[in-house]
Order: sequence, then structure tokens, then C-alpha cells
Amino acid sequence: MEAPPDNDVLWARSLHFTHRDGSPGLAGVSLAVRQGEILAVSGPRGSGKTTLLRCLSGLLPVRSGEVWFNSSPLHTLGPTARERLRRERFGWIDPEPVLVPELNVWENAALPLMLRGAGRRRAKVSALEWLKRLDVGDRARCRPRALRHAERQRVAIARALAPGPEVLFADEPTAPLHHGDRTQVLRTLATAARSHGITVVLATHDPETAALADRTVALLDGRRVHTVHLPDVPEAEGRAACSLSV
Ligand SMILES: Nc1ncnc2c1ncn2[C@@H]1O[C@H](COP(=O)(O)OP(=O)(O)OP(=O)(O)O)[C@@H](O)[C@H]1O
Repeated sequence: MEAPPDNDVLWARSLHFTHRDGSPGLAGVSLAVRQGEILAVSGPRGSGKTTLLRCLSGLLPVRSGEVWFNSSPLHTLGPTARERLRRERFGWIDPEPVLVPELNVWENAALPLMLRGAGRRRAKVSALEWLKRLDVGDRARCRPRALRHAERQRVAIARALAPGPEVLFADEPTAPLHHGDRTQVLRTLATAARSHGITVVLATHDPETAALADRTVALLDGRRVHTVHLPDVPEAEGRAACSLSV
């Protein structure tokens, strides 16, 4: 087993994953993510973006292949060690905001910090700071049910950023937002990641979202592909894009 280069925070080689029901998930994906980089993983629905993020974060065990985090193998860890790693070093944003209904907004945003052992006061200060940056600071004492869907997603993003994760996995993080909201939230996310040195792996099928990233890798049917967009031509001649497996 050969260790990856030192400046890659995440490094994966030849990842294969098959879902329990036999559905193919990943068919040999290799990639490297540099420290502080914002990497977009693009591809159409069902191309394996979510599966890749889950394998890279240790949420799913790969069937074969290797995942390294900061030059340590993640693919050889058991479920408990992977869970601890995710809790202490990684952040995760889902496409849909899942908040604890019994807790108010700031308590939801502070929860991962408290689970890491931070005191309630410190966790609250950090949570409020991130809620303000995401324009939901004035909703801090509300229960999630009193918020609009887009506001709940902003809270979920604040919750992921508040503990200062080393790697943030964001799976279609702005899917529930309107276009105008989306741009502003993405900018906040990208600015926060850059100013705090957070590495981001962002799954998206939206080219505008991917444009905020430093680099994009494209997936199709669980494999990496190079997408070559041909120059615009009159509609009568049609538009085309072709994908080449690599
Ligand atoms: N829990 C599951 N059980 C069985 N098959 C699954 C499961 N989750 C995903 N798949 C299948 O694995 C493949 C990759 O799915 P995945 O969700 O990773 O793609 P995606 O690019 O993230 O798609 P989307 O943009 O729709 O979220 C698809 O064929 C999908 O149907």
C-alpha cells in the first residue's frame, strides 16, 4: 500500500462501490483533493456523485480501492473509527435540511460543536456568528418548523461550518434555494471555506455552482469522464457535448 502525496488532503485510488441491492455505484474512481481546494464533482442524476462523497467521507465502506485522508488510510478503518473521524474532522451538507425539531435554530447549529466537547457558551457564540453570515441570525431562537425551507437549509450550512471542519462534503447544498439565494449562499460558503482553509468537495449538476469551484471532476455511470463541450452553433445544427471515459 503506497501512501499518497503529502499535499493532498484526500486521495482516492480506483474506488469501486456496489449498493446492497446490486446497483452499481462507483466503477473505479481515482482522484486527489488538495488542501484548501474547492472541488466540484459534477455529473447527471445517478452518475455517482453522492456515492463518491459518501465513500470519500467514510460514510460508506468501499468494496475495493483506497481512500486516504491526510496521508492516513481511511479504507482500513472500522465503522467506529470512521464515525469518529466524520464527527471530528469532516462536515456534511445534504440537499435537504434535516434539523432536530425539538431544538431551536442556534442549538441546531451548535450541536456538532457540543458533540465534539465544546462548552455551550462557546458553541453558541460560534453558531450565532455563522447564522448571521448566512442571514438567519435573527431566527436563532425559532424552532425549525417556523422557518422557510430555504432558511432551514441556511441553518444546516451554518451547522456544518461552525465546527471548522477540515473537509466539508456538500451534496447539492443549494438545491432547495431559489436562484438569487443560491448565488449568495454559495459565495458565503466559498468565502468561508477560503478564509478558514476548509477543503470542500461539492456535488452538483448545476454548472453555475460548479463555476465557483477551483476545479471540477465529472462523473458518468460511476466513472470519471472528461466532458468536452463543443462550441455553440445555430440551433438548426444542434448542440452537442461528448464525454470521454478516462
Ligand atoms: N441506496 C441505494 N440503493 C441502491 N442503489 C442506489 C442507492 N443510492 C444510489 N443508488 C444508485 O447508485 C447510482 C449512483 O447514485 P448517486 O445517488 O450516487 O448518484 P448522483 O449522481 O448523486 O445522483 P443525484 O444527482 O440524483 O443525487 C444510481 O444508479 C442510483 O440509482
